[in-house]
Amino acid sequence: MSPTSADPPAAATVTPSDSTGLCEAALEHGRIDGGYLVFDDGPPALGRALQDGMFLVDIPADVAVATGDAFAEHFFRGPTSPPYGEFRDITSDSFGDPLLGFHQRANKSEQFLLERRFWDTRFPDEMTALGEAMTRLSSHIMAGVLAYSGIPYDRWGRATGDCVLLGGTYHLTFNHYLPTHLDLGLNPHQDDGFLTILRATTPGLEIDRGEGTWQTVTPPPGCFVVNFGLAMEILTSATRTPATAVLHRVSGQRGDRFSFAHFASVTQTPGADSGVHRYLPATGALERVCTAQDLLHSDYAASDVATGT
Ligand SMILES: O=C(O)CCC(=O)C(=O)O
Ligand SMILES: [Fe+2]
Repeated sequence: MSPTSADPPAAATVTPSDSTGLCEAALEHGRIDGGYLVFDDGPPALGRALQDGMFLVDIPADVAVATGDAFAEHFFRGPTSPPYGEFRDITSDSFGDPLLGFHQRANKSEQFLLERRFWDTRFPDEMTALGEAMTRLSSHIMAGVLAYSGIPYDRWGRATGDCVLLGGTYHLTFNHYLPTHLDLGLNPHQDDGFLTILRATTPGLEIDRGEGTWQTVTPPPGCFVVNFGLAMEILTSATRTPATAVLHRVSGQRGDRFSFAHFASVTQTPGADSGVHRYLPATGALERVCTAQDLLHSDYAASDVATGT
């Protein structure tokens, strides 16, 4: 999970705040067919997607995306706005985790974040179903990446803290960006997990294409944006097709903007962090690099939810 804005890493060059005039990123476009991640342009398109750190994927029929859109447009409105407005009053206090629940970020955005272990009890059924369908989608995408990266099937569980096997840690996050005079709605950051599946129908998402060049990402309505996080970058870093944990941000908004995302990470329930590993193709070994918590609190992915900055 990497729900929030981090301070820009020192090495990153940020273009002027007014992002009009940026080019639209040309991204690969895949879909799930019979449980497999496929690309019209053939398997090398996945190699390019890994390098880009981001690609588009068709929204599968079992993902009720309209339910997520409705939640994203209502969770912040308060209890007088059923059926989802009451989620504004559900804060981190009731979870024992400062990141979860409703948060406001310095008058520029509002967020609701919920980990999978609470979906059953806190979400209405249709929202739990949405989360589970997105978890299955994340598993299909991750399986495609692991196979393409040459990681043997018998290593998949350990390599991903069971994430590819539906046994990782998953979060759903919902964002409401307010109209603001501020430069950025969400500061440049890398997500910390393996991959993020993002629904964003309003323009505003931008990615770093290297050397200080930012490009806009405006997915067609039938597509999710998938981006790779630090755990995937580390896992694949010694393979022939390393993934990029792409730096991304959201521009300052003139009107309301809504988005939602599903984060897939290694198991990191309290007291059980299965660790982040690097696959070493020469020996077939998995080298333990750090914990998932280390990534969450790294300079690049650090969350500012708790401080509201
Ligand atoms: O709202 C968006 O388009 C991006 C959100 C994001 O990057 C995140 O929640 O990590
Ligand atoms: Fe992100």
